[in-house]
Amino acid sequence: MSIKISFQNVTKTYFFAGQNSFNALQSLNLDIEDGEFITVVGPSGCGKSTAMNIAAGLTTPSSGQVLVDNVPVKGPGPERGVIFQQYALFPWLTVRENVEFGLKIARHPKMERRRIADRFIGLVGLTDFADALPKTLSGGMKQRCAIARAYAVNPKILLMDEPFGALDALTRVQLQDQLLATWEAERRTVMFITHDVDEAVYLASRVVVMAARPGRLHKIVPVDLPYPRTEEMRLSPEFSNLRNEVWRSVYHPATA
Ligand SMILES: Nc1ncnc2c1ncn2[C@@H]1O[C@H](COP(=O)(O)OP(=O)(O)OP(=O)(O)O)[C@@H](O)[C@H]1O
Repeated sequence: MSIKISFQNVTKTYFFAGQNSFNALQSLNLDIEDGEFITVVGPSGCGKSTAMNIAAGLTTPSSGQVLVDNVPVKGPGPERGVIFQQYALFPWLTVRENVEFGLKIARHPKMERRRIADRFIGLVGLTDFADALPKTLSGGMKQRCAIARAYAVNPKILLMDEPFGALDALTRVQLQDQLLATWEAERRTVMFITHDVDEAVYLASRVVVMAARPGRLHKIVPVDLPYPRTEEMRLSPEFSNLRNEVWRSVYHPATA
């Protein structure tokens, strides 16, 4: 397996008035393999979003670098799709037009745009709503649309910052399964931030646990459950052990 994303000694320090400074992220070293699904958990303020924003090219590190395919990240790029908690859809465009948007910018011919968009709209279960405007959709449906739009432009990497954070528990579970089904079909590399320990274990092949003050890598927990993940697995003793291990690492880092 080749390394897709490599955090190399990445530090982010914020400076404030006077001479105060704050280490949001300290010396993060992390390699993410091509096609891997990793989740990132940790207490509020431990630098999860900072790390992801640096990989997305939205924030510059104070020192160190992130490599994508061995090339240093200098800014955002089409090979990295970013999905935030707030689904940033264009309100005046339909679901299909939203999903087609990036393809239009990339000058894909009309028929091809439609074919690609309809495929991903189908994968996220929105076929019946392809002509609907975002304001007529529920939060979960909007987020499905945002995922379809991110996938449609074929980014090799998906950076997802608490994408299901605003959703109710049932929708969340459904979207986790849909995301995994799409990931298994496409095998993009995924870095997924969450506060939900169950979600972190259910989705990932490795859970990256971070600690705060300063923000840093605390522990990596491998998840040796096979894919596809199933509802039954959530109830298994193996899942429960992993969840407990991640939970202890997040909330009692001194002892786990
Ligand atoms: N632009 C900024 N200026 C100053 N401090 C910042 C800035 N952005 C983030 N920080 C600080 O850096 C630290 C890490 O923030 P970050 O958003 O990466 O944490 P997080 O782990 O994603 O938190 P949460 O889980 O609450 O979203 C926080 O203490 C935050 O206050």
